This record gives sequence, structure tokens and C-alpha cells, in this order.
Amino acid sequence: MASNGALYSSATLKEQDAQTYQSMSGRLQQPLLKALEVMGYQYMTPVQQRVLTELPNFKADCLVQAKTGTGKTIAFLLPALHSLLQEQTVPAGQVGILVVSPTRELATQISQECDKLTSQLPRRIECHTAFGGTKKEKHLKDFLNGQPTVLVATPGRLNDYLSDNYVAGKFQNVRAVILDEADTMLESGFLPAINDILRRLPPKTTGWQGMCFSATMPEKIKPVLGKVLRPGYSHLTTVDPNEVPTIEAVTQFSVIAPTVSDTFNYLYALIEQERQQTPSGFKAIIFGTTANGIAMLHELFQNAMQGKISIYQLQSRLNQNVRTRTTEEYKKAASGLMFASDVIGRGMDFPAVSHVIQVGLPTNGEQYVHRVGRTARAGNEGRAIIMLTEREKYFLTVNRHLPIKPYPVQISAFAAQSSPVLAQAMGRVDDKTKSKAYQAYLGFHKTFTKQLRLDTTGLVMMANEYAQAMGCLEPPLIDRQVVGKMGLKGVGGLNVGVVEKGGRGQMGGGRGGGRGGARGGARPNGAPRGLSNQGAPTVQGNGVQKNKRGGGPGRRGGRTRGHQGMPGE
Ligand SMILES: Nc1ncnc2c1ncn2[C@@H]1O[C@H](COP(=O)(O)OP(=O)(O)OP(=O)(O)O)[C@@H](O)[C@H]1O
Repeated sequence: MASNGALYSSATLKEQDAQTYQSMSGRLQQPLLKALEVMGYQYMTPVQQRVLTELPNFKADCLVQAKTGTGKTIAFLLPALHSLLQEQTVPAGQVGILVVSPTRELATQISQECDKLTSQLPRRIECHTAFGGTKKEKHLKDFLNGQPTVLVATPGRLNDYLSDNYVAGKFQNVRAVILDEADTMLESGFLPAINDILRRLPPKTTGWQGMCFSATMPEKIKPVLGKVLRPGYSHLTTVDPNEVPTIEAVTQFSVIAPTVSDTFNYLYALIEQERQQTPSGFKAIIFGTTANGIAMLHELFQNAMQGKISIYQLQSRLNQNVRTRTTEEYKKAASGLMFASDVIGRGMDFPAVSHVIQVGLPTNGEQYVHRVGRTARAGNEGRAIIMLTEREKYFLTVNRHLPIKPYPVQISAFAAQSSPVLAQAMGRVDDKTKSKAYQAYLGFHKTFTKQLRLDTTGLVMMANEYAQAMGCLEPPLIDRQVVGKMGLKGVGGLNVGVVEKGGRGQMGGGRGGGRGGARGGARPNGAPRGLSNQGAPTVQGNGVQKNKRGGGPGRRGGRTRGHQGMPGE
């Protein structure tokens, strides 16, 4: 939640027969009520009301589902903080409340909300954060020397902390363990890390409270809930199973671009169309499929929009200082285009986002729902548009429960008109950026070949079409080892070579022959530098390598890391 977050208006909540926070006087610690008043929260949102009035007690284990932007953060922080203050049994210096969040930005947001909720206490409660991309030594020193009664952490860094027995000693009195975005935390990408965390925390039999919150709760996570919640836990939901899972106040549309080549022109035309309809306060988040793809779109639109609107980007390849600064800037911005990967797909509360545009396939229906939920928060309205190609349109059929209507305006003519502007803007995008985007595109779509009804040759043809749309005269060079890791060895149409450390490319003679679609031959001016191995949505790596000319294992300057990145990062 934002420090300057969008507030539900009292009128909206009053209309819904909401209970006031004052009515909780005597049941909730007074300094917490005072803080809510200072924050301007007069009425409870429906999920807050259900948690605060229907749980058997504030220490009960619970699974809570409520739509995006309806105030779940306060709904889990309040009971946990109340119990902590009420019981006063957590020794100084020990962690009493542990919140686990999938992304760094969300962890920061939750800790800011916690600080606001504890602002009226006679004695300060420290809320610390722990997440990757920051100087571990400094944070750990603060954590060990301070009194981190509340810790909000991402799974990777938390495991890092817990793997040291001395640091793990700080968690021996934990009273509440909260999984925000619980469904994603308990899915295969994060589950091993969550299992490690639970193994290293005091066992569930010591009595800590488990709380799982999310806007989506797919069936498949039910079997693993028992790791955090004890049998008989309370299940509260404000979402009717027959109801659409997205906020009613978001009008949702789809735009179908005939082919990959049309993507950029269509996106430009769509943004301009929507921007003209929203003369003031056009604040849009454009989600793409990969971090490197987003970096390319960001550069392209910076060139194309020529200062007409502020352009931002947030993706996992940026350093954490830049990510943090951009997050704060975009929270304060009245308008602007934010190009983003899923680092901000869930939980993030940017006030007054008017539009969410998704370009390309979301990984699944849940991801679509969470991204859409970045608009129309706290009782506001918004528009969401998903842009797919003809081939990707199956997503709409698979997810026909989502209320997505065809976009009412024909944008093909405007898209065609925009082509020269886009071509010029694309000409100024760095070759290295395009090369990384191409490789990421291949890696991402490799995981969807079945749904896209493509074999590997067809996949490469599609990626080469994407490269052509980026103005590449030939498919960007991909390192032989990376091709192997992607399972594309010998597939026609790829420009396979050796990428040396520092990025100098050499043709390795490994270009797959046969059908491939794009034009052949090595680039006269050498290959793109610094290919990077980001591909599948949950995998991060760095494919910059240095091999002997001609390939083979050779001298290895930089290892190709295929490590499992955290989803959403
Ligand atoms: N009781 C309240 N009164 C007024 N505004 C509120 C209240 N509770 C929360 N809000 C506002 O609602 C917005 C959304 O809250 P929050 O970020 O907790 O939503 P969420 O349900 O966790 O969303 P997501 O599913 O996207 O994580 C915030 O901007 C916050 O300021």
C-alpha cells in the first residue's frame, strides 16, 4: 500500500453499510484505532470487516480471499499487531510478526503501511525489510542490532537469514506468519523456498498463527495450505464463486493484432487512442512478458513519444536503487506510461492508475487478474486492455469467464499510419536491447509452444518475425550454449554463434539451416553484445560467455547461470 495511497471514499464505504473503525473501540488496541483515524480510514472495507468481526479471535489461522485493491494489507496487519500489543510476550529484539511477500517492491509497501499503523504507539515498533538486490551486510547488521518486531521479507533473502543459526535465533518467538499473495507463494516457483523457510522457523506446533491472503485462490494450492494453516482454519472470502474475479469497476477489452509484426504499431495506436480519451490523468501500466522485452518497449516508446508523456520502466534487470526510486516516483505521478514486468504485477498500490494494458500472453488467468487489479483500486474506476496476436487469442477462450469484450474502436488504420513514426523510433533502439529482447521472447514463448500450436521451427519463425518487427536485418545472434539450454539445438532459422565475454559475437557456423523465416548471413559489423539468457518467465540467467572460436567447451570466462529466479522478480 502506498504512503500516498488511494483512499476508499467514506461515502462509498458508507453506501455499502460498512462499519466504522470507531465501533471497534475496546476490541482493537486504541493506538491502532488512532493511527487508522490519522490515515483517514474511517470505515472498514468489506474484507477488513469480515476479518475483524468474523474470525473466532484475532489469533485464528485464516485463509482470506478478496478482490484486488480492497484493503487486504490492513486486514492482515491489524489482527497480528493487535495480538502482539495485547500479549506483550515477544521478547525485545525478537521477530514477532513475519510477512512473506513475493516481490521487493511489495515488501517495501507493506512495511510502509505497518509503520503508519504503529505510528501512534507510545513506544515505537520497528518494522524491518529483507530482500535481494540490497546490501545484505548493512540490512543484516541493522536487523541484528535493532529490535525487528515485524519483518517483511521476500523468500530468497529470508532463507539467507534463516540459514545462519545465529540469525535464525531471532525468529524463535514468532507469533504470526503471513503469506501475502499466498497462492503464488505456494505455487511451484516459490514452494521450495517456502518449504525451506518453514523448516527453519519454529514448528507449527509452537502455536504461531498462519494467515494466507490473496485475490485469487486456485484449487491447486489447497493441498499445501496445511503447511501454514492448522486444520479447521477460518476461510473468509468476499468473492462469490460465481462472480467474475476482477473488480466490476474495470472495463476490460481485447485487441487482436493480426501478426507479431503488427504488435508495436498496434500498441502505439492503442496508447494514443486511450490517451486522447483521457486528456488529464492518463496513468497507464503496460505489462509485457519478459524483463528484456520491457526494456526494449521502454526504449522504443521513449523515442516514439518524444516527451509527450513521462515514461517509466520497472523490471528485474534494473538495479534495486533504480527500482525503488522509480516506484516512489510513479506512486506520486499524476500521469505517465509505466512499462513493467511482473515485479509490480501483484499487490502494488499506485494511486490513480487509469489504465492497465497487457501486451502478449499472461502466464495464466490469475496473473491477468492481478495485473488488471493495478487499476480501479479503493473504489475507483479503470480500463484494462489486453493485446494479443491471432495466434495468442486462445487465451480469451481458455479464460472465457473473464469479462473481456472486443475493443470497440478499429485501430488498424491508425496503426498503419503510425508505422513510419515507430520505424524511426525503433531505428534508434540499441541493437543490444533488441538482441536481449529477441532471446527473451524465444525463451518465454518456448514454454507456450503447445498452446500456440507451434513446433520449435514455428517458434523460431515467430521470434524471427518479432526480430524483423524490431528492424533487425537478420535474427540476432544467440550463443550456442544458450540455444542448447533452450532445447533449440539444430532448429532452423536461428543465428547461432559464440558470444564472448564482453559481448563480441562471432559466427560459429551453427546457424540452423532450412526453414527459418529470417534472412541469413552474419552482421557485417559484428554481432550484438552481451546476450543475456533471460527467457522463460521464472528463469533468470546470464548467458554472456567466452568460448574458443568454433565452439566447444573451451575457455569459459563466465558461467552460464541457469538458476531459478524468483517468480515475479
Ligand atoms: N479502510 C480503508 N479506508 C479507506 N481506504 C482504504 C482502507 N483500507 C485500504 N484502503 C486503501 O485501499 C487501497 C488498496 O489497499 P491494499 O493495497 O491493501 O489492497 P489489496 O487488497 O491488498 O490489493 P492487492 O490484491 O492488489 O494486493 C490502498 O490505497 C489503501 O489506501
